[in-house]
Amino acid sequence: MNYSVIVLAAGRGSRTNLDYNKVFYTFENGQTVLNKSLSVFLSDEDCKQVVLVCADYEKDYVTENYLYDSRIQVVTGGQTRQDSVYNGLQIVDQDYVMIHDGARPFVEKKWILDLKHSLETEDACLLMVPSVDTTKIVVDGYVKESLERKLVYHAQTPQCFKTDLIKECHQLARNKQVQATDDAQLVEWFSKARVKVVLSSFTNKKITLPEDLKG
Ligand SMILES: Nc1ccn([C@@H]2O[C@H](COP(=O)(O)OP(=O)(O)OP(=O)(O)O)[C@@H](O)[C@H]2O)c(=O)n1
Ligand SMILES: C[C@](O)(CO)[C@H](O)COP(=O)(O)O
Repeated sequence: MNYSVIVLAAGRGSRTNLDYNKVFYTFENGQTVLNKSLSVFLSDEDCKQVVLVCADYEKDYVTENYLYDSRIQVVTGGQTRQDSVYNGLQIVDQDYVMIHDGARPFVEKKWILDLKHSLETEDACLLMVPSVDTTKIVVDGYVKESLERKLVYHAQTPQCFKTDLIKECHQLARNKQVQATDDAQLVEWFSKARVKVVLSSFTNKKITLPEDLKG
């Protein structure tokens, strides 16, 4: 199953408290977070296009350091994650697209295979992991209600879609000026397509806080 991947690197990484974008943080083996996030896709011959979305002020740096595979194309991101995905989608040239946080470097090949397998029968799928904690809705500092734990899952990336479907959902979100915190949510809001869950693990964490960089 051929696909394009959009790898998002246009955030600021402010919550990691580094004085630079966390996707350029270098692990002990010399690879950056972004190198590692890209590598699983670059090692897959079904991945025909890599749309690397970066901030305008980092575009020269990214062009100099990350165009090490002919499939990689650089696109300027936007104000929000959703804007960055929208910009990336404009040049996607395959019928299926995976959308991945550049800040999620621990994604594994086995999950990419599972996602591709799902796309053979589904229009949308994403990696998720069941909650191990009890989660509650909190309003103004007080618990409103508890959620039934076995129904609660954590959304990760990659999130994968038929390209036409996710482009249409992103366009509708832009027209209506609404923001979601992931791409699958836009399919929930603007389409009747079902979003298939592909199980992963908490090891596929997003680098968000300083402690996430400790290994
Ligand atoms: N305008 C934005 C905002 C985020 N992202 C990307 O979306 C992913 C997930 O976002 P998040 O973890 O929130 O990254 P940052 O926005 O960089 O972090 P922070 O909110 O701490 O500043 C990251 O790979 C980030 O680079 C992006 O491409 N464009
Ligand atoms: C898309 C995502 O990684 C799924 O967990 C997450 O929602 C991104 O959120 P952030 O606020 O941009 O970190």
